[in-house]
Amino acid sequence: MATRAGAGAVVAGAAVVALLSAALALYGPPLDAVLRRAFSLHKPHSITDMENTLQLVRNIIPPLTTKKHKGQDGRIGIVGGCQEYTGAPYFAAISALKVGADLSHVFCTREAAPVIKSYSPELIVHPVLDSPSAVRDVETWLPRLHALVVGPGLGRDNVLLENVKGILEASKARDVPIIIDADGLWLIAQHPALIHGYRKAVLTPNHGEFTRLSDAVLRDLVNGSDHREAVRRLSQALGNVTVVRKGERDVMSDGEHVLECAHEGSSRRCGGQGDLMSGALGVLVHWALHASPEKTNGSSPLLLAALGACSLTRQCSHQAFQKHGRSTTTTDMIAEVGPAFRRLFET
Ligand SMILES: NC(=O)C1=CN([C@@H]2O[C@H](COP(=O)(O)OP(=O)(O)OC[C@H]3O[C@@H](n4cnc5c(N)ncnc54)[C@H](OP(=O)(O)O)[C@@H]3O)[C@@H](O)[C@H]2O)[C@@H](O)CC1
Ligand SMILES: Nc1ncnc2c1ncn2[C@@H]1O[C@H](COP(=O)(O)OP(=O)(O)OP(=O)(O)O)[C@@H](O)[C@H]1O
Ligand SMILES: [Mg+2]
Repeated sequence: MATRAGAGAVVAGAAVVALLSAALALYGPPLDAVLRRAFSLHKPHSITDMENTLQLVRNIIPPLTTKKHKGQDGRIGIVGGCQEYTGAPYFAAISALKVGADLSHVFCTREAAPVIKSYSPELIVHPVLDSPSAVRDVETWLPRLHALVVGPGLGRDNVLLENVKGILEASKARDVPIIIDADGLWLIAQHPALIHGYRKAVLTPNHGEFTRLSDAVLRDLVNGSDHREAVRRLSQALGNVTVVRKGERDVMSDGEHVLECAHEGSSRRCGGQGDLMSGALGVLVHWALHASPEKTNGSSPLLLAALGACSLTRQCSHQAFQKHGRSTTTTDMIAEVGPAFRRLFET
């Protein structure tokens, strides 16, 4: 997949998308065939491939209508937020809202709660994560949640991690989609069985987290430079949970298919960009799993959601960097979520 060259290419790309979308709808091959052709292992990619696949992502986005009630477009829960880290769960939760979720809940420790609340009146904050009744407290909300993002700003305190184990088990029992990031991945590296084979799970490791997971789960080493094969193998070893390895290129796999996202982002590597991505992914996973089969046409909804979240995060980074350069922070990227979403998916 090639990188966009600039604003001109974006406009040209949008025109290509419009034409392709009409062509795909009328005469195109099954969407899954498009996906396989564009992103099958070891094939060169083109801007057209990228645009074809983004078109699949567009298909899962629910229409904005006056016929829906509050909550239908997404009630997302974030599990994280402790004494050290309050920014990460905030970034994930506000990003979910900015992408289009209706309600965003944060389940954090007692002392983190007032801090996170003070960042934004839009978030619903539950100070329960260090309570002896944490699992029951979160479980009460699970029937009302469409996806759970576990890990941003969670920290590695053993009491919290024990509670998160219980929350993961309760979420699986209720078939709630789970995105696992940051310290949630630390927990999975210690206890891979917690997520093994759960087909509604997406793991979003950065470079270090990916290495830690691979060391914990894979018996024999994969050639370190072959990211696509490494991600596919890790997904398989975890029972085909979807794995998204973030980096210069984002590589994602369900153990069978492999997609790559090299959409133009920026050279700014400030903390929090992964948190934005995980919150966005929470919403897109919900939308993808609720899209009718004709919309996804047999393609993996979780891979489409992952590609959408990666492209969106990188587009936010690109736009924010154009305005702020070296001083770009994640807050600047969050301000770009709306315009970036429109540019990628609604033009
Ligand atoms: N504002 C907030 O509240 C934020 C809070 N956050 C929260 O912080 C918690 C810990 O998360 P974390 O990502 O800092 O993780 P951790 O596993 O300790 O890794 C640290 C070490 O790994 C390495 N390393 C990392 N990436 C690498 C790469 N691409 N390529 C190569 N190396 C890489 C790197 O090693 P070094 O450069 O030091 O050698 C680094 O020191 C978690 O809860 C998270 O959500 C963040 O979300 C940010 C915003
Ligand atoms: N070298 C890179 N070039 C371009 N984009 C990158 C690069 N590395 C990461 N990204 C993008 O930044 C986003 C966050 O990835 P990153 O590896 O920074 O996550 P993280 O370390 O978990 O972030 P956080 O600080 O939120 O924990 C991803 O969507 C990815 O596409
Ligand atoms: Mg992270």
